[in-house]
Amino acid sequence: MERMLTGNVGFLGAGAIAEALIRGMLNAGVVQPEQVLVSNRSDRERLADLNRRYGVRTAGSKGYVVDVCQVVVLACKPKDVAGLLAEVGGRFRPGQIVLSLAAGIATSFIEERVADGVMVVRAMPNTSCQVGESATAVCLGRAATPEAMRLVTEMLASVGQVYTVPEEQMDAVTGLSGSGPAYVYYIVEAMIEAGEAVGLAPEVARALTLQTLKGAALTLATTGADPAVLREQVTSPGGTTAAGLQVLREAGFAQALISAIVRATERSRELGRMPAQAATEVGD
Ligand SMILES: NC(=O)C1=CN([C@@H]2O[C@H](COP(=O)(O)OP(=O)(O)OC[C@H]3O[C@@H](n4cnc5c(N)ncnc54)[C@H](O)[C@@H]3O)[C@@H](O)[C@H]2O)C=CC1
Ligand SMILES: O=C(O)[C@@H]1CCC=N1
Repeated sequence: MERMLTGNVGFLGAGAIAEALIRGMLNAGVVQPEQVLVSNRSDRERLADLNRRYGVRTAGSKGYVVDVCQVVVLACKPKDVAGLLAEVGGRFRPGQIVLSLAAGIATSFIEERVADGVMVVRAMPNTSCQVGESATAVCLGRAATPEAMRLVTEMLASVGQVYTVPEEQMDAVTGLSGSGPAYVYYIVEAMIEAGEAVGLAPEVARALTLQTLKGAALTLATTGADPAVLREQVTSPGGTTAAGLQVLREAGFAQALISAIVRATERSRELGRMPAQAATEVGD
């Protein structure tokens, strides 16, 4: 199919998720380095570093990024979106696409700060963009056309799987899959620590944990089997797994994970309800 993303893609915000997305899109070949323009609040060294490592262009002026890009990605923290749009929102033109990654920030919040006809698309990827395996959800703002959706999907599908959801579900997506890699890494950290505690060398504990994670994820994906069924296959009656799982049940592990995702979802809602107040709560 003919490529739709022929113009420049600009980033307002050059942090973790901007880098993951840039890296993934470049690896996939959906954009060329010279099509990517990156800006941030003030950290010039960070921009120089991205230029060195990926060959992308950098800009000191955010207004310039808005002026020359077909798609502008909002990749700053939710609390910074209002200030950023107060600065450059007036420079967006009808037909341009704003792709917002900011947790909790509604498309209407952005639409109120740019000209009518600017097409806002909200997405929640995760950092697995960098290896082409993001779980990404998107929803469209009111001016966004099917054409805009196709273009954004071309970008996001190059870095993982894309699912369209109603906007009211974006906070839940954020709590589950936006934050999700962190929960998995947290479990991996604990498994490696445990491996060492039971006598393995650190590098062996790490290698076995990673391969276990990869094998389990691939088994889930390729068999399509219910995770509970796969868990039962591991659990020999009276065996080691049953003993381990019993400890997890007694510790309330599943409930803790559920509570974490519920709380992260709520936090996404909070960030969207009060971007200004969130600034004083979170700090920088
Ligand atoms: N890190 C993640 O896994 C994910 C993050 N997100 C969202 O992406 C956004 C960025 O998150 P991270 O990359 O983790 O944050 P980060 O703290 O690593 O990066 C934030 C970037 O925004 C820049 N920035 C702040 N104010 C600015 C302004 N006024 N103008 C231009 N740039 C400005 C900072 O200089 C920095 O480069 C957040 O809204 C977050 O909700 C979405 C999905 C996943
Ligand atoms: O922690 C955060 O707020 C962002 C949104 C999803 C992942 N990271």
